[in-house]
Amino acid sequence: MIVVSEIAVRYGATPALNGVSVCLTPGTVTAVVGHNGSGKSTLLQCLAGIARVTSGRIDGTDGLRTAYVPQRNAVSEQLPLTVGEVVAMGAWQRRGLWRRLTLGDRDAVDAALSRLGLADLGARPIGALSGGQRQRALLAQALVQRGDLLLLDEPTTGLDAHARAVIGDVVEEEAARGAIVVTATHESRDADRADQVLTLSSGMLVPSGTQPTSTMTSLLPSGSRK
Ligand SMILES: Nc1ncnc2c1ncn2[C@@H]1O[C@H](COP(=O)(O)OP(=O)(O)OP(=O)(O)O)[C@@H](O)[C@H]1O
Repeated sequence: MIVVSEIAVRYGATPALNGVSVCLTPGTVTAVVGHNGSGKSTLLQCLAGIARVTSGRIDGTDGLRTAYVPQRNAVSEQLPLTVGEVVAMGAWQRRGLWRRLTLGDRDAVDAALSRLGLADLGARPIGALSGGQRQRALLAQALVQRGDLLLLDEPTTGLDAHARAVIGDVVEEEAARGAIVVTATHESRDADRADQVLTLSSGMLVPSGTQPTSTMTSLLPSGSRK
């Protein structure tokens, strides 16, 4: 279990998170919701170890394999790689950069492409995909990582209903195999499918039906998939 205790993050004078505490349990999906600038991406980046916590602590992430999918617009369209190559990069963390992919890795890449409806697009340059297809390719890459912690920043934004449903299913399947899944979202439908919903406002957690607070909220999920 990951335990986030009273973390705060500041970017210079800008507070991005303030006094956020939460427990994240293996086998569950946590949705992080909130307006633009409320701190969702920052929370995911703290969990990924990319953003530095100014105060507070995060316990339970040591030794976890983390797969992080940033927001779509954070990804370069200029990468000179095919979709299959981008998805195969998910195996690097386990395999190392210079080791050849095993047959098992290739199977995992093919399986991830099919799960995300990209089986026919593996040979296409990543820059030649639509935004929604590219987003699914990055999720496929994360699946190949078989992370213990899967962090998805707005994975369904701008996608059509079918793609959203596919991603919702994949997210639940990843939790069902025991991963901790955290997804930042503006989509209430995604939040409805989560075991736990964290609402952020100006960097603070909002317990449902009350004002923003910096105290510990409800932190165990209402339902576990395990
Ligand atoms: N690298 C940065 N440098 C300075 N300020 C930043 C940086 N990243 C985020 N911030 C600020 O921190 C706050 C939280 O931003 P964050 O990106 O975490 O919000 P968000 O909820 O993910 O927003 P969105 O829904 O627009 O993606 C905002 O005030 C933002 O301007």
